[in-house]
Amino acid sequence: MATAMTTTMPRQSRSFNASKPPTSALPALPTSLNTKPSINTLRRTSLLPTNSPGRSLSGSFGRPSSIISPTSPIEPKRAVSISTSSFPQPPKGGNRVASLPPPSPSAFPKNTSGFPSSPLASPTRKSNRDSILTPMAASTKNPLSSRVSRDSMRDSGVGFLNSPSAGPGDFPSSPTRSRSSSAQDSYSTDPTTVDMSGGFDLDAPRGRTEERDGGDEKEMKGNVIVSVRVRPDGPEEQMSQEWVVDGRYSQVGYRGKDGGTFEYDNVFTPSSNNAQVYESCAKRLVRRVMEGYHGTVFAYGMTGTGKTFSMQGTTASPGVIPLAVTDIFSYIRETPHREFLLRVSYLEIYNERIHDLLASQPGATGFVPLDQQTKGEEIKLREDPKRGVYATPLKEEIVQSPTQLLKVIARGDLCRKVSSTQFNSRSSRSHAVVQIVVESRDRVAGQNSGSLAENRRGGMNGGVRVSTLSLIDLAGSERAAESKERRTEGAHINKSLLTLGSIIARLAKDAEKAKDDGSHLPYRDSKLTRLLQPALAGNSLISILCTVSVPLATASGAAHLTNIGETMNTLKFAARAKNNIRSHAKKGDDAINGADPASRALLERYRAEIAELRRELEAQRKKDEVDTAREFAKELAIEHSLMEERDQERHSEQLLEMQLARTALKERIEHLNRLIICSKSSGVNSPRSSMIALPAGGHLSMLSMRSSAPLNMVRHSSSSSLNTSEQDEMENGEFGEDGNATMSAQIRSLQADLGDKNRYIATLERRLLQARRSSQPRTAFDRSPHRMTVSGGEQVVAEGRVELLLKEKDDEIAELRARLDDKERMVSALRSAARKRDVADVVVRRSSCISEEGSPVGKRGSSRSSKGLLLGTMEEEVGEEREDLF
Ligand SMILES: Nc1ncnc2c1ncn2[C@@H]1O[C@H](COP(=O)(O)OP(=O)(O)OP(=O)(O)O)[C@@H](O)[C@H]1O
Repeated sequence: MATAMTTTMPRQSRSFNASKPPTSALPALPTSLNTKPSINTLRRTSLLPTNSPGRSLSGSFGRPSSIISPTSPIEPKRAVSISTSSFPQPPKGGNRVASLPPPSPSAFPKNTSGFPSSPLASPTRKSNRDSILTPMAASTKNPLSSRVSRDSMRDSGVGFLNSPSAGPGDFPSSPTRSRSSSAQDSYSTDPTTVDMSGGFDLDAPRGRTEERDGGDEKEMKGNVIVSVRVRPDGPEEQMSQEWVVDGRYSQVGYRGKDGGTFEYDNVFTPSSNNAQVYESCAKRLVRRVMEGYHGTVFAYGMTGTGKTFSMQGTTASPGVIPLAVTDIFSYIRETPHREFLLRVSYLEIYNERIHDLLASQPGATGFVPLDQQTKGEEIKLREDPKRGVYATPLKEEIVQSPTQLLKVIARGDLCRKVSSTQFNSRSSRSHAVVQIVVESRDRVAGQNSGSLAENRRGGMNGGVRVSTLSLIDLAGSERAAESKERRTEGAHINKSLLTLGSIIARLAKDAEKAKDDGSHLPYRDSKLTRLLQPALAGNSLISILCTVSVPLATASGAAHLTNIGETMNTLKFAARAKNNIRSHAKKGDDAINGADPASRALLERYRAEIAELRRELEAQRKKDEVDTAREFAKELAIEHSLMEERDQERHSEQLLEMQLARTALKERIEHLNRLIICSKSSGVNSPRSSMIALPAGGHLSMLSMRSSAPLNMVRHSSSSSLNTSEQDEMENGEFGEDGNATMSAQIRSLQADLGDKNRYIATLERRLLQARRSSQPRTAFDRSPHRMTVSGGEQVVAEGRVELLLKEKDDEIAELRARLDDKERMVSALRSAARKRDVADVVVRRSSCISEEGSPVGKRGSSRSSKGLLLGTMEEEVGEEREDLF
């Protein structure tokens, strides 16, 4: 199976067609041989009661008697090359364990193993386990050891994989602190690595000094978990009786030719489900990765044996990858004092080329036939002292939720090379590597409530911890292929798997040579081993899941032999891996702030970037505030100046109006004063005051022509209002002998009056012009968008006022012009009157001279009468002209 998650297209079980035997070489066998466990053990095993009512004892094929039959003792024909230390003898003592009833969870004290349990371990499960282990620990060969031997568990008759609590298809919900962490139960397989019950229990305190070295060795082995999963290859009843699969003792045995019995950390029977596999193989490792260790889980096995099924699973039974993803986020939820950044990459090694599955374009329909798949950019492997071996350039996606992470992986799955093989209609033709990089650091440095040691380990200096979880679904080995393409693929696959096998085989030897750095091992012979180098070299916790398929009883001939050979090879590979790989995985050092930017963790870089952006934002905000304040002040100033301008304009208008009014008043006063002068000078109190009198000297007593006031008004004006300038004029001889103003004085006065009027009109015109000029920009300004705050009504009123003012001024100017015309007419009338008077005076003077020469008396009388007559005529004329004027 090879497509994403196999959730959409679950496949049916299918039979092997092993008609063609394997052609390529098998991985090298380990050197030492041993036969373990004894058949007696297997016999005992078969008699053990199951914990699950109704389930078969072996839990494997439903017919335990057919598998491990007490009446048909199994005698392995050949010992398998597993060392004694690795696969210790099963406990002696017959069926003492078989008779043990399932223990009560409360019967024993908790956690007597002496190791701190995982913080996420279920108290219930833990208690259950410990309650079983405690009495058995007392019966172990090494009573000093506080650690619990796997034999104890075995004797207890409790095998996790057969636990009734986890039936097929169970899907554990998101793990929580209170959830079962029974995975650790399954890790215990080897009595020599007695701490295996706490596989990956890296924080356990060391034992006594003399035990330390041995303890380290055990710990390194404990960091490697090897499990075998047997897939159903048909109805369980039809399974070959030559095979023994015992989940509780974690054993797989073959009683046929070249057979043997193998023991691992976990053996999953065909009835085991994916949840159980995850719990035992990967759960704890995933947790350790979250704590800062590198972890690698890979599935190894022949094509069609269930590697992809175990890693990806189905909707009903999610595999290691989705369950790990769920656990990762559960851990994050449960660790509020730390912040995390997850990035995921997904690559495949196909025909010794690395492809970035996240950079590739999957087909729209999901499954993409091999020949239609586009190849992404080839990825190269590089080595860095700090990062180890890594692929580049590789797309990494930052993910924030399980759904997002699973979607990214599913997208990559769609791009995987998948095709039909002899044993698998949708066989993965590539090694697929999902890498989840976990970066974490304390949210607030120095505020962890944990112990000092924990704080130190947890990086309380605020640095970033980086760890990687690699989840690898290897391509299945295929011994025979029909098409050339399949053969090419198969050759590459087999070569890389063989390299992997041979490296693992040589690891033990190298480990014996102290301080061997493993640099001479052929890691570079394949991309797969090169990529796995850091893990195989011991920098990572490792969990290897080997999948095998046990043939049916009816199987025979070449297919049967092929299948047996493949299964045995896988079992041997698993055994070697368990024996040889030493992991000295250490929690990654926290990257200290301020490290080389290029090598800094993304979380650190992001944090730095966020801090930088925050600083920029703050600076920008401050600048914005200052700018806004400045802008506001500017606007205020503009507003203010506009208001001032408007006030000034209004003020100047008011001033103008006042000036005009004052000028008009002054004019009026002057005019009235002149009138008063005239009435006084015409002799208001004289008997002739009731008439317009001509002065005795013949001068016309004139009213001031600067007024249009009615004559009677003038006559009743008070003399007290005479102004000083006119008094001066009188005193300076501007007036005639009869006190009347001389004609020339009146003309001068009128001219002065005229000059005043002209100046006044000029002033008015100038003001009018100014008012027009200032009203235009103001109107434009009022209409500008900037001034939209002024309401339309105000604007109309303002415009109306200006119009009114202008009209008033225009009217005033017109009236003044009319008055000016009147004055001019008056002046010309007075001038003509003055001329006539002069003429009359001359005539009168001449006639009086003549009459004085003839008869002085009679002549004087007649001249007087003619003079009076002439004067009367003249006065009449002047009166007429006056009437014309007024
Ligand atoms: N434990 C199991 N229970 C039920 N079905 C299984 C189990 N293991 C495998 N299968 C089924 O067997 C078929 C082949 O499995 P899968 O594709 O996982 O094999 P594989 O090892 O990945 O093969 P390849 O190496 O060719 O990709 C699938 O249809 C899968 O559903």
